[in-house]
Amino acid sequence: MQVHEEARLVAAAPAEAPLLSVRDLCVRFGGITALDGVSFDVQRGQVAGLIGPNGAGKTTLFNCLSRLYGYSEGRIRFDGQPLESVARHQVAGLGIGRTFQNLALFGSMSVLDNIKVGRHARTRKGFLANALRLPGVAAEEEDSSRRARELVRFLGLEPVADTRVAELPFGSRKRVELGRALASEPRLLLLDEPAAGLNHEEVGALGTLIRRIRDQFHLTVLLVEHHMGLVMSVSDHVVALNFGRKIAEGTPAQVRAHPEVIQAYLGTES
Ligand SMILES: Nc1ncnc2c1ncn2[C@@H]1O[C@H](COP(=O)(O)OP(=O)(O)OP(=O)(O)O)[C@@H](O)[C@H]1O
Repeated sequence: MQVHEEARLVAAAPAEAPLLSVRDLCVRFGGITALDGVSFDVQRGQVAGLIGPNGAGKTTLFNCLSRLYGYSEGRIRFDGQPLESVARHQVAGLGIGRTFQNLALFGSMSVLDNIKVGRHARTRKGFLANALRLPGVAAEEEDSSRRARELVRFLGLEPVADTRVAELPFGSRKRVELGRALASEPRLLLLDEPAAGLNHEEVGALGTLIRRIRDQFHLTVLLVEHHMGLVMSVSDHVVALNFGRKIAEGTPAQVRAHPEVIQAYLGTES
């Protein structure tokens, strides 16, 4: 290989491999193609937004990343590791945390206990060790409580730490879910429509919070969101889907101005 060609290849190589790499992903449900050859990368430390009209395939993609859905074609690599080799119950331990479109909290449990549930991916002692109170269990439990309390404070939930989640207003419950996802110490945080159901003020605060989370916990965020104002203000990179295909990606400004994106949203609220 000629020296100048080598130099060109080195210059073209990214400084660091992407944290998440999705290639040619296809998912079919009977006759419906929910994802049709979707490829994109999420770089480390990015807030990446995934947008698209209803039925575009966003949640399906999230479900593939959480291993809730299998895929017929394509591959996903997380930090270089093929996700296909990871069982569903190992996803959180690998470093992928998520929140759900419809909150998945334990209403009768306190805020603190809900957040502590998220720690299980980081605890090493099994059910038997816990039942028998073997050495190390108490220390691990203490560590989980301390970390959960730190998150409660970080999320401004201290005044309601011991309140049952069912008694909280919707916006606070969404924060609890965020806390539970953060408790697993993810390297990639998947947020499924975090702004849904929030009022204008809460959405503004959420944008600031997402960036604070990224900076403070040094993680990468992939966000599915219909609230265009939030996605465009908080994301470094945006991927747009429509009918299961990627129609655009780039900076928020590039995606917002893309003709296919404008066409996809024509007549829908944006
Ligand atoms: N479990 C399933 N079984 C059958 N079809 C499904 C299933 N999940 C999704 N689909 C279909 O796949 C397509 C993509 O749906 P998906 O929920 O991923 O879209 P979305 O972009 O998340 O939409 P929304 O913004 O409304 O949540 C839709 O046509 C949907 O009906």
